[in-house]
Parts: sequence; structure tokens; C-alpha cells
Amino acid sequence: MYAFQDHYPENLSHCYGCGSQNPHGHQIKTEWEGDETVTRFRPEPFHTSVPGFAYGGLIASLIDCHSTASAAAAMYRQEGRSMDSLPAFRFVTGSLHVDFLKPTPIDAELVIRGQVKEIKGRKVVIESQVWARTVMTAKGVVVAVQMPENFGT
Ligand SMILES: CCCCC/C=C\C/C=C\C/C=C\C/C=C\CCCC(=O)SCCNC(=O)CCNC(=O)[C@H](O)C(C)(C)COP(=O)(O)OP(=O)(O)OC[C@H]1O[C@@H](n2cnc3c(N)ncnc32)[C@H](O)[C@@H]1OP(=O)(O)O
Repeated sequence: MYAFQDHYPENLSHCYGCGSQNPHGHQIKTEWEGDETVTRFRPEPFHTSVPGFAYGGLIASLIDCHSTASAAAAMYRQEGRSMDSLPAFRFVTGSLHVDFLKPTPIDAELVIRGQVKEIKGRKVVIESQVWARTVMTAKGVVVAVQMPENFGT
């Protein structure tokens, strides 16, 4: 699979959630399935909250990076060009909202499915659902904003 995150340049691949160069991070991979974006992730025992269940911060982190990657992919798709082409779209999280609906089991593959709800100017809104087997355990809304030139200053 060649994922959205595989298009990130090396100097922007250190993110804890999605950076391929971060050995301590989740290194999530996201791709299109039709009009939805999909990330699959298997929690480790050290992601535990209550024994048997995944930590909520992990779930939020998965929704976060799934959504920023989805925002970038959506913007490229809207312009009909590949994620390798220039100018590059780089998104950071402006807002992250998570609803925890059910306990998320630690021993199941998690599937995060995202839909593009709005593209307006530099802003993309992504809604996502986290599935464990047949149960939707969380849902989220992220407002992703194109990273300003002066980010961090
Ligand atoms: C700090 C670590 C950064 C790591 C990321 C590095 C690189 C990212 C680049 C490439 C991707 C590669 C890898 C990583 C990808 C993602 C990282 C994972 C996610 C994260 O972990 S990332 C860290 C946490 N994140 C931040 O560290 C952001 C801090 N923050 C800011 O840098 C500004 O706050 C910013 C840029 C968010 C907005 O600033 P701005 O000046 O550009 O915004 P502006 O006013 O122009 O708004 C434009 C439109 O966005 C709407 N809007 C803005 N903010 C909103 C909010 N909070 N809620 C709802 N809507 C909001 C407005 O309402 C308007 O919408 P409208 O036009 O419809 O009114």
C-alpha cells in the first residue's frame, strides 16, 4: 500500500501519530476506499486504559492524524492531482472533537473511516468513526487547517 503519509517529506515525518520516521509513534497509514478514507491500527497491550480496553488518548490521536491526512488527500483530489505534485498541501489540527461511544477493546484491529464534510479555503472538516469488529466505539470531527508559512513563529 502507498499511503497518504508516504507522500509526506522526510522533514515532516516525525509526527507521533503519523510520522514514518518516529520509532515511538503510531506510524498510521491512511488510504482511499471510494469516497471514504480508511486507517487500520492494532493497539498494543501498552495502549491499555482499563484492562482489556484501549486508552482514549490513543483513539483521539488516531482520529487526529487520520483526519489531517484525509484533509490533505481531499484537497489534492479536489484539484485532480497527485499527492506528490506541487504546491504541497500540509495540514495541522485546528480542532479535534471526540465522542467515546463504547469501550474500545485492546485486542481488536481498529478501523477508522473518514468522510470529507467541508472544504472551504484553507480549511477541511473531516468526520470519522472508529470501529472495533462490528461496533462503532468512537466518532470524531476534526477541523484541519493548511499550515501557515509562518507556523511556529
Ligand atoms: C506542533 C507540531 C506540528 C506537527 C505537524 C507538522 C507538520 C504538518 C505538515 C505536514 C503534514 C505532515 C505531518 C503531520 C500532520 C499532522 C500532524 C498531526 C496533527 C497535529 O497534531 S498538528 C499539531 C497540533 N496543532 C497545532 O499545533 C495547530 C496550532 N494552531 C495554529 O497553528 C493555528 O491556530 C491554525 C493553523 C490551526 C489556524 O490558524 P490560521 O491563522 O491559519 O487560521 P485562520 O484564522 O486563517 O482560519 C482558517 C479557517 O480555519 C478555521 N479555524 C482555525 N482554527 C480553528 C479552530 N481551532 N476550530 C475551528 N475552526 C478553526 C477558521 O475559522 C477559518 O475558517 P473559515 O474561513 O470558514 O472561517
